[in-house]
Amino acid sequence: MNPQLQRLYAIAQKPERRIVGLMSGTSLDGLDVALCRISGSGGQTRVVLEQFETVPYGEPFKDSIRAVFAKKQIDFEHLTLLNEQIGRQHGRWVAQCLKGWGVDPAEVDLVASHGQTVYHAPQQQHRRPGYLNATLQIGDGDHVAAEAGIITLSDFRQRHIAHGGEGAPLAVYGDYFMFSQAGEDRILLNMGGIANFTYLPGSLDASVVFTTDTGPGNTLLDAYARQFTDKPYDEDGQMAAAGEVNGALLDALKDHPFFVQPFPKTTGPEVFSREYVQNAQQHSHTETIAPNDLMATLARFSAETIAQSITQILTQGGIAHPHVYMSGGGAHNPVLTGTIEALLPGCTFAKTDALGIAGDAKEAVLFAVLANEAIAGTGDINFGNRQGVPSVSMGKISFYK
Ligand SMILES: Nc1ncnc2c1ncn2[C@@H]1O[C@H](COP(=O)(O)OP(=O)(O)OP(=O)(O)O)[C@@H](O)[C@H]1O
Ligand SMILES: CC(=O)N[C@H]1[C@@H]2OC[C@@H](O2)[C@@H](O)[C@@H]1O[C@H](C)C(=O)O
Repeated sequence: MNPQLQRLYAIAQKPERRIVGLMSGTSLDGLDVALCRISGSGGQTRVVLEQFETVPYGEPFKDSIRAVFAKKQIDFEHLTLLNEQIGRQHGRWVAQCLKGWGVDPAEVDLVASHGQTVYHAPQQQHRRPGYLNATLQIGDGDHVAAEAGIITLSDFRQRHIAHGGEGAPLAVYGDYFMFSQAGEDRILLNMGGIANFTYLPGSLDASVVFTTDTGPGNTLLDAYARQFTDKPYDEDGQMAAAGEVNGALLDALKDHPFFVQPFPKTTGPEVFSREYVQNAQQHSHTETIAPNDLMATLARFSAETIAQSITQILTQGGIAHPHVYMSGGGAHNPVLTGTIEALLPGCTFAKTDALGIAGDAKEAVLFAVLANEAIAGTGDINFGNRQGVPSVSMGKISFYK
């Protein structure tokens, strides 16, 4: 038998595994690296976050990814080169983080690598006859495994699509295993470039667990912060707080079929781009809006569309007073969080940090949990086969030699 297959077999039988989860999201701010100690599987999954670090992307690396990111037309050679380069770079950063934490790679069982989404194309979005849901993450797992010297699971979204999902949000799987609490209805709200949430019923009934993207989180705010300032984002929402919301522009921004599509649904910066905002400005005759007012309106747009999606689910399910736990970079923006709290007066609010997982690390931890499930799970996760939440494990295996 291949010794690495033998090793994998042994890893699957261990009472607990050390798994490094990696996430590089739509914000392109950096690679989130989470060293997790995970025992059990499924509903018995227990996670201890041992170490966490975000390795920031330098501007040239960001620009290089932006050249192919969420674009219909690209330089195909560049995409091909990036697939190898991102994988290798992510693998090197894993090795570097482990060294910094004083952890021998031989003591780590698995790496769980999301890769970099370069294009997300659910059918509802591309609407091309004859094509189904599709999504593309690059940074091939073989390069991560070779650089880190650790067996790597990657490319988690394809099996989700193969079984009827849109390839996202995958958060529901980790959220259900890690954060379900008997007797407490919970909403796990993540605000990255794109925002999404998971509803976890206090009944623990997996068949009513629910997840969806809601639209933009920070992606538009970041795009205009970069245009107006020399910073990558509107720190603590300072610009937005200094501006006035423009009602006409807000209405134009909210006028898109995505917001009336049934749940669950997913989207990305392919739709919510600077061009999207420019079109809304043209329709609302607000092309000359002041920068702070534009930022205030974009923040309100994210907050309202998040709150409206949550309200819709609460109303449909007769859920009165859920606890909302926030995560992702948007949880650091008081304009976003303050507006959402004001729009959802029946909810109580906290960060996922209160549940033992730092909000900035949550998505990287998710991929560690998905890898754990793929290797050690019993395969009996049952989300009631709801459309968009297939009951499958995910991730492909790369040996390191
Ligand atoms: N102090 C802060 N004030 C305002 N915004 C902040 C702050 N800190 C982080 N952010 C926002 O959070 C973003 C990064 O969030 P995060 O890392 O969760 O996104 P991501 O994982 O790349 O996206 P996604 O979840 O859509 O894939 C930054 O680009 C910025 O917009
Ligand atoms: C295709 C893709 O990369 N989608 C991301 C993105 O970032 C947030 C939101 O859009 C979410 O649907 C997803 O990531 C998280 C980790 C998820 O799958 O749950």
